[in-house]
Amino acid sequence: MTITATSLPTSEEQDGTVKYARVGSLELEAGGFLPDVVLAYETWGKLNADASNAVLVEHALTGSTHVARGASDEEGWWEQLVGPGATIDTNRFFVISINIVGGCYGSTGPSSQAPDGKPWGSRFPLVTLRDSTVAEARLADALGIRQWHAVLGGSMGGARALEWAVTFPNRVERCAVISVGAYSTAEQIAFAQAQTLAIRQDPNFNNGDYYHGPAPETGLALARRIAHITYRSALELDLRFGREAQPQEKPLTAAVLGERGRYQVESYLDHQGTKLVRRFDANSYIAITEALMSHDVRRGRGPLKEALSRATAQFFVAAVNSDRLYFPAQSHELAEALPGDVPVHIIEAPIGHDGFLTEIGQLAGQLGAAFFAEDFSRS
Ligand SMILES: CC(=O)SCCNC(=O)CCNC(=O)[C@H](O)C(C)(C)COP(=O)(O)OP(=O)(O)OC[C@H]1O[C@@H](n2cnc3c(N)ncnc32)[C@H](O)[C@@H]1OP(=O)(O)O
Ligand SMILES: N[C@@H](CCO)C(=O)O
Repeated sequence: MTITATSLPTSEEQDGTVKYARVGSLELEAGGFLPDVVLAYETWGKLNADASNAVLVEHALTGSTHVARGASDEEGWWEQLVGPGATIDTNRFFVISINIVGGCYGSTGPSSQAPDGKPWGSRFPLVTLRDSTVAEARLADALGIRQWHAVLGGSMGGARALEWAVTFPNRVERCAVISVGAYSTAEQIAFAQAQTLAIRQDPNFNNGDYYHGPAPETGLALARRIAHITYRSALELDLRFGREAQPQEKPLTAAVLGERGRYQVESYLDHQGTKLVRRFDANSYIAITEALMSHDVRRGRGPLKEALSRATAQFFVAAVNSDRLYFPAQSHELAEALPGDVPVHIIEAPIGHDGFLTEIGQLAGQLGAAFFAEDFSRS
């Protein structure tokens, strides 16, 4: 199989810009295959001569490859960790972030063209996180990266990182699994199902073949609302919004129920829904959500300890203390089952699950000391 990266990074002038690689056809865990898979990725810094300074940062559910600024000044989603002089110092490390297969930030997904020239739409297959890892390994091959100095991510990004460490033990020296457990629990699958159903029940969904008509925006926005509630803690919502009415709206005085004004928290969730609709494809939302439902590092590998015993990486496990989606207890379960003595680092923040994005600076010191200290520099 020939693997081609259409614009292999050659200079730091391309930092933080999207590049594309064709990684061939992907045989899928759930059956069938996805032909001619394209991966979109961004890089920062320079790969050193022996390719020993490469770091893979995996994005979360609706994240993109844009981890940090680069040629464009657009803010990245983990700037607190990645950049010149930051914890993952791009003057020393070559950082790459890859859009997951099924996504809508450049990699092959349901809105991409199938071989017949039409969008995949309803025909897009189930691509598990493990399948995506296999595709990403091909991109690593094409870039000349045999082993990652580190692979890390939060939430679904953490699940992707863990899958890398277990699927390709010899290719991952260090692995940080943040705000996610070893598998999706029944409750996480349950929340996910409500979200995918919200999209599927939108009259515009058309079984996923909506690209020539109106998109199922109402369903996608509802899915985001459901998800966003799980990303924030009850305390955060209370402290921020309490029972306040949205300015100029009166939740308690409508003559007709349909005309009721909104509480602030309702308006906030409406806004979160609208914001996602502007930047995300509904089919991709389903594809990636179902990939995350598939997350189970044990599948086909025996009980948890046995499954994890394949991994040879040094691990860094972290959780947000107020996370009510990926409970810290799941991070403890993972850490206890990993080989060696792995502590769980705690982000102390009332925000909930999204703390892995907004409060990651709290962990910069521990993560830096564990994985990215000066003596690791090999230019
Ligand atoms: C284009 C791309 O590439 S995007 C890819 C990057 N995104 C990702 O990687 C996904 C991960 N990121 C996220 O999920 C989010 O950005 C987070 C978690 C980091 C932060 O979430 P935010 O939505 O920015 O934070 P927050 O909860 O404070 O919400 C702020 C927004 O709510 C709005 N808001 C606050 N109160 C209200 C209210 N009562 N009514 C309506 N809107 C409200 C604010 O005006 C603000 O709007 P804005 O984002 O349009 O400026
Ligand atoms: N807010 C994050 C949370 C997912 O874990 C996202 O949208 O990707």
